[in-house]
Amino acid sequence: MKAVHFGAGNIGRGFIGAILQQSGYEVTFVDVNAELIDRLNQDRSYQVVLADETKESFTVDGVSGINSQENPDKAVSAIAEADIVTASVGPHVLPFIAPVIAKGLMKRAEGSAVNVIACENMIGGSDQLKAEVAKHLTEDVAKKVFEFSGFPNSAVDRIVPIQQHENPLTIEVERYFEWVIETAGLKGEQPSLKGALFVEDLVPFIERKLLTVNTGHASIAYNGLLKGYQTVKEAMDDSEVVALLEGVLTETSLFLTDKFDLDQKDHQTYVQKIIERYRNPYISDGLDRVGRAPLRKLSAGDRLTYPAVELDQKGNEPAALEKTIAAALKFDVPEDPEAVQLQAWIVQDGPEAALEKASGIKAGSSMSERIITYYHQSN
Ligand SMILES: NC(=O)C1=CN([C@@H]2O[C@H](COP(=O)(O)OP(=O)(O)OC[C@H]3O[C@@H](n4cnc5c(N)ncnc54)[C@H](O)[C@@H]3O)[C@@H](O)[C@H]2O)C=CC1
Ligand SMILES: O=P(O)(O)OC[C@H]1O[C@](O)(CO)[C@@H](O)[C@@H]1O
Repeated sequence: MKAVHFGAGNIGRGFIGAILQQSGYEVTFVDVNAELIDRLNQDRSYQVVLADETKESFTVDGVSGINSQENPDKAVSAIAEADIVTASVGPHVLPFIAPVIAKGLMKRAEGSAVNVIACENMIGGSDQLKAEVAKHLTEDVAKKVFEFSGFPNSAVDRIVPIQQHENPLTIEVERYFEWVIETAGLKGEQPSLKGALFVEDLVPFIERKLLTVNTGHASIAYNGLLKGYQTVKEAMDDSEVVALLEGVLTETSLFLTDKFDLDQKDHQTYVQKIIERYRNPYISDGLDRVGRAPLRKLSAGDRLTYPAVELDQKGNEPAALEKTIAAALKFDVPEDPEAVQLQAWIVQDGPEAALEKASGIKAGSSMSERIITYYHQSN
C-alpha cells in the first residue's frame, strides 16, 4: 500500500509517517526542503527516538521523498497511485499543496477511492484543504473527483520540538500520541492506521485537544516569553506562569465540559496528563516554536480567542485567557513573519486596533479594554 505525506518535518516524520509505515504503507514524503528529501532518498529510512527514560528508538523504513518544487509532476503521479494522502505542513501552507493534490486526484483511475487527511493544529483542516483543492478544479470535475476522494478532518497530538541531530532525519518525540480521524468524511474502505482512533464526530475531540493542549502550550509560551524565558522547562519552573496555565485550562475546561457535556473528572485527568507532558524533562521545547505564528493563534477560531469570546458571551470573564492574549500581542520574534506583521500593526495603529485585526475582538468592547489594560500593565 502506498501513502503520500506532505511535510517531512517534525510531525510528518515523528508521528504521521511512522504510523503510516507501521500500518503497512510505503511512505513517500513530499516536501520543498531539498536536504530532507535528498536524505530520505539516500537512506530510505530514519530513526524515531522516544523522549523518555527508555530512550527507546525504532526505524521507519521503506520511505522515499519527492521535492515538489523540483518535481511537481512526480508528486502528481504519486497522488494518482496513492492509497492514502496526508499532510502536516502548517495551516498557512495548505493553499500551496492544493494544486498538486488537485492534479493528482484528477489523474486517478476513475472512481478509485482515496482519503486526503490534513494533520494540522486547526479545526476543520481537511475541510479547508478540500476547499483549496476545489479552487483548482472546474465545477463538474470537482463533482466527480469528490465522489471518490474523501477529506476527513483529524486531530493530531504529539509534542515534537525543533531539534538538531547528526542525521537530519532522526526525530525525537514524546511517547504519547493521539490521532483522531472522523469517519464522516471517509470514502471507500476505512484505512487501518495503527493507534489511530476513528470517530463519527470529530468536533469534541479536536476542540478538546486544541483548547487544552494547544491553549495551555500557548499560555506557557506567551507568558513565559514575557518573563524572559526561552524554553517550556524554564517557564514551567515559574509559579506565576503555571498559575496562568492552570487559569486558562480552568477556563477552557468550563467551556468544553459545558459545550460537550464532558465528565468533569475525566476531563481533569486529561488536563493533568497534559500538564505532566509539558513537564517532560526529556523534551526541550523552545517558546518561540510553541508561540510561532501569533496571528494564527490569536485568530477567531483558534486556541485563545475562540474560548475567550465564547466564555465572555456567556457572562464569564476569562481573565487568564485575556492576560495570555495580551502577552501574545507582545510576541516579537524577528524570524517569525506573523510576529513581524503583528508588531507592525501595533506600531502603526496601536495595540487595540492590532488586537481587533488579529482576533476580531472589537476595539472599545469591554473584553478588548481588559486585554489592553493587561497589555499596558505587563512589561
Ligand atoms: N510539532 C508539533 O509538536 C506538532 C505540530 N502539529 C502541526 O503539524 C503541522 C506541521 O508542524 P511541524 O511538523 O511542527 O512543522 P515543521 O516545520 O517541522 O514541518 C513542516 C514541513 O512542511 C514543509 N513544507 C513547507 N511548505 C511546503 C510545501 N509547499 N509543500 C510541501 N511541504 C512543505 C516544510 O519544509 C517542513 O518540512 C502544523 O500544522 C502543526 O500545527 C500538530 C501537533 C504537534
Ligand atoms: O504547531 P502549532 O499550531 O504552531 O502549535 C505549537 C504547539 O502545539 C503542539 O502542536 C501541541 O499539539 C505542540 O507540539 C506545538 O509546539
